[in-house]
Amino acid sequence: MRDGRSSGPKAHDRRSATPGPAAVLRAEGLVKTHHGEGAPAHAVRGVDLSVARGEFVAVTGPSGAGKSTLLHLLGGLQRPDRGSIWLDGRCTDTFGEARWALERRKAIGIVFQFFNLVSNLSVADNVELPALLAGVPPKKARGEREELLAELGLEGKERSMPGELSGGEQQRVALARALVNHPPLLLADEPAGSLDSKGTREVMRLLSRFHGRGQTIVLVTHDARLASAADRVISFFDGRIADDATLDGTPSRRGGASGVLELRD
Ligand SMILES: Nc1ncnc2c1ncn2[C@@H]1O[C@H](COP(=O)(O)OP(=O)(O)OP(=O)(O)O)[C@@H](O)[C@H]1O
Repeated sequence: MRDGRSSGPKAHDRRSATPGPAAVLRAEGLVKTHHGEGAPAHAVRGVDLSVARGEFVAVTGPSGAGKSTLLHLLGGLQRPDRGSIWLDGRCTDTFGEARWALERRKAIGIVFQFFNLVSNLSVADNVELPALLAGVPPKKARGEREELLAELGLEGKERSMPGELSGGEQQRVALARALVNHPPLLLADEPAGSLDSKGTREVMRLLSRFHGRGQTIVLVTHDARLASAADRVISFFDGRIADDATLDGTPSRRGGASGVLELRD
C-alpha cells in the first residue's frame, strides 16, 4: 500500500484517487500535443510524476524531448490535453488563468533561460512586484527584497535596470523574484542556458544552497553539470520519462500513481 491507497485495484483505478499530502507536486497521465504550422508535435505523451517536499529533481534529455513543455504544464503556463496536476494536494483541473496566475505568485516560483525580467523596472521593483501583487505589505516586500538581493550578492544593484546587468546577475535577480514569496515549489527551465561557465556554476551553487534549506526544485536542463546538483534525475525522451533515479543510482519510486514509474502511450 502506498500513498494511503489500498493495493489491489488496477493502475487506472488507483490513478483516479486523490494523491497524498506529502507531494508538493503530482501529475498523472499528462499529455500535450502542440499544433503549429507543420505536423502536430507530441511533446508530452503520458507522464506520471510525483515530487516530494524538499526534493531537487532534474529533468534532462535531448533537444525536442518535451522537457520545457512538461515544465510549462507543471507551472500552468500551458494546459494539458489530458491528465491532471495537483499542487500540495489541490487538484488544478478547474483552475482558470487567474487562479494559475495566483498560484505562480504564491505557490510556484519560475525561472527561465532568458530571465524574463521586466526591462523597464529596476532590479528592486522586479523583485518586489510579485510580493506586492500577492498582497504583501510594501514594507515587508522591501525587507524580503533586501534580504534576497543581499543573499544573492546583488547589493548595490537595486536601482539598476535589467539591461545594465550581466546575464548571471539578471538570472540572480530572476531567482530572487521567483523566491520572494517563499513558494513551496521552484521550477527552473534551463536557468543556465544562456550563461557562461562561471554563471552556470553560480546558478548551480545557488540552487544547491536553496535546496539545502528545504526548497523543492524541479529543474529542466540539458547540462549534466547542473543536473548533478539534483538528488533525483529524470531522463526525458520523446515525451516520456525514460528513466527516473536518485543520485545514488537507485530507481525512484515516486513516479506513477502507484508509487512506481509508469509509462503509457
Ligand atoms: N508552441 C509550440 N508550437 C508548436 N510546437 C511546439 C511548441 N512548443 C514546443 N513545440 C514542439 O514540441 C516538441 C517538444 O518541445 P520542447 O521545447 O518541450 O522540448 P525540449 O526538450 O524542452 O527541447 P529543448 O531542450 O530544445 O528546449 C518539439 O518538437 C517542439 O518543436
